[in-house]
Amino acid sequence: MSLKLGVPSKGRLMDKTFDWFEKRGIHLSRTGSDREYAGAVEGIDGVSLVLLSAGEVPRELAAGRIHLGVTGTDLLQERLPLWEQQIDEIAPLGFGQADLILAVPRAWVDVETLDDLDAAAAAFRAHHGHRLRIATKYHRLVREFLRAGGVADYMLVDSQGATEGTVKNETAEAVADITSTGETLRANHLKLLSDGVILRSQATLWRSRVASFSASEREALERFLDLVT
Ligand SMILES: Nc1ncnc2c1ncn2[C@@H]1O[C@H](COP(=O)(O)OP(=O)(O)OP(=O)(O)O)[C@@H](O)[C@H]1O
Ligand SMILES: O=P(O)(O)OC[C@H]1O[C@H](OP(=O)(O)OP(=O)(O)O)[C@H](O)[C@@H]1O
Repeated sequence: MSLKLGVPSKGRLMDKTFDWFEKRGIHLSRTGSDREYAGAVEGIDGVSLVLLSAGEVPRELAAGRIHLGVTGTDLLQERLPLWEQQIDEIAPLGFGQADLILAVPRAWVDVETLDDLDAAAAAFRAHHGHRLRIATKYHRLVREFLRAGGVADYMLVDSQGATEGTVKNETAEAVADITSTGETLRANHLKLLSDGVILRSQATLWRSRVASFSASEREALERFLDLVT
């Protein structure tokens, strides 16, 4: 069997991951038709490519179905509560940098910090009869962050995309999402709280601590680590 390397199957994360490995002598490519999720590895023996969603890489690493994988720190920490027990970080890749942040409407001039948000949330509940809604797909990380920050009077609403639009659509009062340039926040009249950075993320190469390695896979891993670290 070969060492299995899981890489995002599309978009900027796939392209930049392919470039990163190319610079280290490992040529990754998609094979077959545009729509077929098949891949090839050249420049190193005994390694095979598994193309999958960035969001599924953590689960596959934790299940030991792939030995190595590339995905963002945000997705890994959100999906795997005790990730350090299951996964080792091999190398940050220097792209896919984005911050998971908490943002509120720019018009909320009295809300600049988590303490302000806590006060606003209590007032919001008293006034509206339901808790302030925060839209996000990062439920676990946001809950942990708000617990540590002493904010209690809120509820999370799930948003799997276009999260910044939920405030305008009146399905949430605040959002917790990834930002890179800040353009999307600005365009949607939202502002970051001054102490509202939940996590700084970037694309990272990870190794499963759970996967079993045959003798030939272990040799392939050594060759792989020589090239990439
Ligand atoms: N604007 C951005 N700039 C840089 N990195 C970003 C940006 N938006 C998202 N990312 C990062 O890209 C990675 C993939 O995010 P994305 O939301 O596309 O994943 P996904 O939706 O789970 O993947 P898929 O669409 O394949 O299911 C995450 O680690 C995220 O932090
Ligand atoms: O700060 P910016 O540079 O504007 O980038 C932030 C946006 O990028 C990501 O969205 P993506 O384009 O991946 O779409 P999605 O929200 O539908 O996942 C993220 O969810 C933000 O919406």
